[in-house]
Amino acid sequence: MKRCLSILGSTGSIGTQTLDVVRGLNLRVCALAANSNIALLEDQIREFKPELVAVFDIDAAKKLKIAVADTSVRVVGGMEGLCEAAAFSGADLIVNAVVGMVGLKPTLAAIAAGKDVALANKETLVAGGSLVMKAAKEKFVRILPVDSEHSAIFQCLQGCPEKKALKRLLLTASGGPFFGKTKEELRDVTPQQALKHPNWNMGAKVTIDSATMMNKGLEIIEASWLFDMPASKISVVVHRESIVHSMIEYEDNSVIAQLGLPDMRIPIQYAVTWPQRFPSPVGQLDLTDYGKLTFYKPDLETFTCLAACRKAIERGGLAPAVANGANEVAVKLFLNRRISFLQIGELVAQAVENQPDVRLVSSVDEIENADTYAREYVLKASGK
Ligand SMILES: NC(=O)C1=CN([C@@H]2O[C@H](COP(=O)(O)OP(=O)(O)OC[C@H]3O[C@@H](n4cnc5c(N)ncnc54)[C@H](OP(=O)(O)O)[C@@H]3O)[C@@H](O)[C@H]2O)C=CC1
Ligand SMILES: CC(=O)[C@@H](O)[C@H](O)COP(=O)(O)O
Ligand SMILES: [Mn+2]
Repeated sequence: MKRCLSILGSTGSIGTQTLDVVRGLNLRVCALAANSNIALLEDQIREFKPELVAVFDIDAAKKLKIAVADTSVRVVGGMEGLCEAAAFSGADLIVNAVVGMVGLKPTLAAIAAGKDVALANKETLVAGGSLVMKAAKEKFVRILPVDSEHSAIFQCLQGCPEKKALKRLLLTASGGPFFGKTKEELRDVTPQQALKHPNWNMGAKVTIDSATMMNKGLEIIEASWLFDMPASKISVVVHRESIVHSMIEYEDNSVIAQLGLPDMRIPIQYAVTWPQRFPSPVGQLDLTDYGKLTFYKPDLETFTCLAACRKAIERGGLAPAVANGANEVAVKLFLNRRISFLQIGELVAQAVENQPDVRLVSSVDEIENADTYAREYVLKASGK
């Protein structure tokens, strides 16, 4: 019997590429979920015939129910519906590709149901890493990384017999569209300019995160939870071509890297089929097409989000949830042209600096409260 997937965020960049992988491997889809794009969900229902579809937006869920009344699919709505799709009994694997920390509760629901999770939704680990990793351990559930850097490290680690021989993780960063620019040059950049990623075609939020390098800050925190490494042992190296997806360094200074074309269908497929590998639709990497690969130190003075995320993980507790919540709302404000590009980093840093100091995280409510604090802080501090 072919494996059956439940795909949360099926209408997005990762979600649609996951469905491409499903087509290629001839897998089954038993549940889908999205926020409100019911036109695309309807197409997906007709093609993949899932048993359950969750739509976060309740009104959109009602409309979809009517539109697909001629099929046997069951349509559910809201966070409850999302969690039902995440815990769907017929699913062998849950792919969490929603954007934002709204993915936390569904991730915990999947784990509680004993389902392995292929995780693209990095905000889940940033905001709730301690709860997620603890729950996964207790339930013997695997969190399989989809994020390209984390998949690269996961792939490099397949041959690592001894964790204690591991010295450092090296996350590569493209540097985004504004690599080499000064703060002065970034003062008036527009969302349109920030949305032009040099190598990857992704959703708007993660693309802006790449431009501010908040993405790399979030990924340090994500890697720290996934691989149980302190942030002090996770370095960032700017690699403009996005061919080396990340590296690990051993005690003897030997470095292992994973390379490939910048196409998310490789890490998605690996998470879905691990520990097996199959042919993929992604082209072969020919290094002679590139000639040279370049590596630089990140500019921490200009891209202030990186330092803010390091500070947040050093503080621990709820600080990463605050950094994430502040960033989520700041990115929305920037995309709506209500704050400037540089304000994103300033507001994230201020929210982390001014947060109430909570060191231990024991519940989802605490994380949600920290998230709410961060969102309100940003709205107030930016006068919106
Ligand atoms: N795109 C990429 O290449 C990469 C993405 N990631 C991470 O993967 C995640 C998804 O990114 P990406 O695919 O680019 O994002 P997109 O914006 O392209 O897609 C987001 C998806 O999440 C759904 N969604 C949003 N809010 C909700 C909600 N409240 N309830 C249910 N579904 C919701 C959207 O539904 P709708 O369409 O209805 O709004 C859509 O399906 C992010 O965490 C990102 O950081 C990581 C590495 C690479
Ligand atoms: C494809 C992927 O994993 C993204 O997270 C990507 O890494 C973004 O590029 P940056 O390296 O510019 O943040
Ligand atoms: Mn990434």
